[in-house]
Amino acid sequence: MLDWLKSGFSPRRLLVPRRARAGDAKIAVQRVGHRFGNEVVALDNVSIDVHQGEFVCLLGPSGCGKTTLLYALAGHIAPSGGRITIDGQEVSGPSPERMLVFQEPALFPWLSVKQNLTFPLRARGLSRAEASARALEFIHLVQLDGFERAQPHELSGGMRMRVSLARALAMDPQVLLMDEPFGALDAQTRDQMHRLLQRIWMRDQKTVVFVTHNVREALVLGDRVVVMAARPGRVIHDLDVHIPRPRDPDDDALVQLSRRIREEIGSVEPGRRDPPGPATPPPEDRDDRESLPGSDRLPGRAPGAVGARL
Ligand SMILES: Nc1ncnc2c1ncn2[C@@H]1O[C@H](COP(=O)(O)OP(=O)(O)OP(=O)(O)O)[C@@H](O)[C@H]1O
Repeated sequence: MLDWLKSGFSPRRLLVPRRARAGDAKIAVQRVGHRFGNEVVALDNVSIDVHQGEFVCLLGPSGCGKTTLLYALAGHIAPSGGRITIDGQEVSGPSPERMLVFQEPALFPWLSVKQNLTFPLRARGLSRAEASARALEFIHLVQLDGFERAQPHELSGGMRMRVSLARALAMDPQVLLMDEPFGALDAQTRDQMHRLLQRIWMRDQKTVVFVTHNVREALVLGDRVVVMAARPGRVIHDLDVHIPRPRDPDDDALVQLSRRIREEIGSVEPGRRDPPGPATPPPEDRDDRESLPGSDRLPGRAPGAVGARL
């Protein structure tokens, strides 16, 4: 337990230990473990319930198994142990009901913005007119009106991410799985994406599982923050966030909470790295002070790249 939640720290009621919810969970992760080969225990006995419409942030340092868990939810990884169900059905492979959004928006470079949205909609059986109308609706939702005919290379990183988000949302998945989607964006664009995603989530109340190692991002977006630790990857805290929405990342209480979480988790995190080698200065617009210790995710780094250093 985070001790200061029980102490006199004033914003403590904004972050409370998870209270059990009535009703069946939409996503039930039950005692899930996963090994890569004989050496790496990526997940150890992880159990989490996610209810319909919850926005859950999986927060933890690099290598704690966030991405492994997300891919298991997506059905891209079959866990070595335990069980994952969605609406009571065991996850046994990928499904269009579970859309993954990555840090690098995987857009078709030869298609326009609108075609990037209509292509998968047509593949799902929508008529040309239906796909077109739906694409335009979601392009509007992510505020890209006027860019329908633009190609991905003509867009900024933030705009490409908005296309990727629109494409995922247009498919109307039951669950949105997001793997550090804003990790490669500059701070200002990331704040814009946070506002946009909050607005969309407040409108649609999709069930979202969002992976991040950025504490402030987790507090800005999450209804709930599940904190994980590494070696082996496991859940160490499950917290409900009661900060009213829309949330301001510069809100005093949020900033204080963020600092307290970083301090506390930094002091207990057994996966914390030994002193790093020569540091590569982060780009000025990335505030790495918001991240947990050991979080050295770089844009585009593939999951698993940490293993070699364990
Ligand atoms: N394909 C793989 N083969 C071997 N080991 C892997 C593989 N993928 C992940 N791992 C290892 O499993 C552990 C968990 O990795 P994972 O990518 O899930 O962590 P993470 O918390 O998402 O980290 P990051 O924030 O850096 O992406 C790490 O030790 C990682 O090196």
